[in-house]
Amino acid sequence: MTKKILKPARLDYHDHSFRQQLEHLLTWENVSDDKVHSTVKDIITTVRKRGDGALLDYSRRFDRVSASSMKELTVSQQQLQDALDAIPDEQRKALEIAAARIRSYHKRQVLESWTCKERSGTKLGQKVQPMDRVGLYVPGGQATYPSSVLMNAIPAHVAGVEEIIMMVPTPDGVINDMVLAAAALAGVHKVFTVGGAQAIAALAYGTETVPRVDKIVGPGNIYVATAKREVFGQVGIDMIAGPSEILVVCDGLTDPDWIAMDLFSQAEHDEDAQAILVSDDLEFLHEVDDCMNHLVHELERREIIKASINKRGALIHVPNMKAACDVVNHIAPEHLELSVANPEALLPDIRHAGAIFMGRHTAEALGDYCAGPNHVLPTSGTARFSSPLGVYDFQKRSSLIHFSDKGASEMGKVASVLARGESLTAHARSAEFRIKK
Ligand SMILES: NC(=O)c1ccc[n+]([C@@H]2O[C@H](COP(=O)([O-])OP(=O)(O)OC[C@H]3O[C@@H](n4cnc5c(N)ncnc54)[C@H](O)[C@@H]3O)[C@@H](O)[C@H]2O)c1
Ligand SMILES: N[C@H](CO)Cc1c[nH]c[nH+]1
Ligand SMILES: [Zn+2]
Repeated sequence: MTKKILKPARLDYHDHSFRQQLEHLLTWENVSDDKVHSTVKDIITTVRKRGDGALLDYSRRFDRVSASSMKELTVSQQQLQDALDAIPDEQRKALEIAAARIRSYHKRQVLESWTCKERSGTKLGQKVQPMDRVGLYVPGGQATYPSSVLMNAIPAHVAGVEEIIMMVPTPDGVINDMVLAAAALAGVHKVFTVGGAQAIAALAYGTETVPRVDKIVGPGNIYVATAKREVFGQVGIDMIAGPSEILVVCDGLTDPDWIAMDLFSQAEHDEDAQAILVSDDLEFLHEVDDCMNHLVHELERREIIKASINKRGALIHVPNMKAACDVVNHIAPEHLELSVANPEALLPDIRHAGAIFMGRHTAEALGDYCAGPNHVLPTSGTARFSSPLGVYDFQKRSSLIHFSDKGASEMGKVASVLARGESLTAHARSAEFRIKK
């Protein structure tokens, strides 16, 4: 009998304090406490003041990288290409297949400019353009993420962004070849091996070496997420993509080992990651609990899984699938697996989820790498108002307005009345000048 080291919370939909218990389980925001805020604020202020010098100091302190100049934290195009040539064929092929699928999915997202003409000859429209320069954050503290390079860079490339700058930490100075190879494949223009809040500050404000960008995208830990929130306004950001989450809804008929491993697939990312199973079959919840406690011993990252499951994991019993959907919508998870016989039937009731994985064979892990849709997704309930990272995040829109003399005369009268109603006389007179006598 192996030792039971995982103790996910047990919740019951009918319990009178169910909502309270659920809220307690979901409070990652509380982890983003005042201490993290003040650390991040300090880092941002210091990077603004001291530029490259601060990046070198923080890399030494947080990532144990002792570089004496930014040149050592800059990866050349040649190094990217060398890494692509150096990785084993099997890895290169897998990266190429994933990249092709991600590119083909994202090409469907491109927003096009449009114009329309009114009877007066007035033309209205929307001009869609790519951003000039964007910053991609690729996490690298506890794991390396070549897949995140593809997920961030390919949509930017498809949008037509002119300059794509990537920041990635290299703890202990260890550079992952697959990360660099992915950057080469995805067409990243500049790579700096800097991570954390200091990387976000450098992208937002620029340093002697790191150019200031227009928008920062990509996931990261609590320091990265807090820094992105802090610099928003100075630059655009995509969303707050924090610790990974998975919510599985299962009817009790999927192999419990599969479900246990699906939960682990996200729990292994981070001690703050969240894995939750919802089922209307109480016996099945017990079975998955047993499988988890059995399988966890086989995994290298069992300590991270243990922390994540014991702190934030849960097995939730619901009376039926309607209640399961209610729980899903309340949580608004990053990833939702509908491990049921007929996932299509549940879809109309699902309102909030970053990505929805349908059917027993659709492991969330496939979406992390090669299904095609983006794996940078809103976390912490922000799927209520945010969407997956996409080409649209790298495009911006300008309105086009071209009045004919007839149209200007007609609308001048309307504008004049509204402007005078606001007591803005210059507005009114500007419009009235165009009214035909
Ligand atoms: N939502 C998504 O799409 C997605 C995708 C991949 C990964 N993730 C998540 O991204 C996160 C990656 O986190 P990570 O830690 O592995 O890498 P990371 O790159 O986000 O963070 C590493 C950096 O954190 C900084 N840091 C660490 N401890 C610090 C401290 N005490 N004070 C100040 N700064 C400190 C360091 O500068 C370090 O470079 C995980 O939570 C993972 O679940 C999310
Ligand atoms: N599950 C992560 C997003 O939350 C993405 C990822 C990258 N590699 C493996 N998983
Ligand atoms: Zn993952």
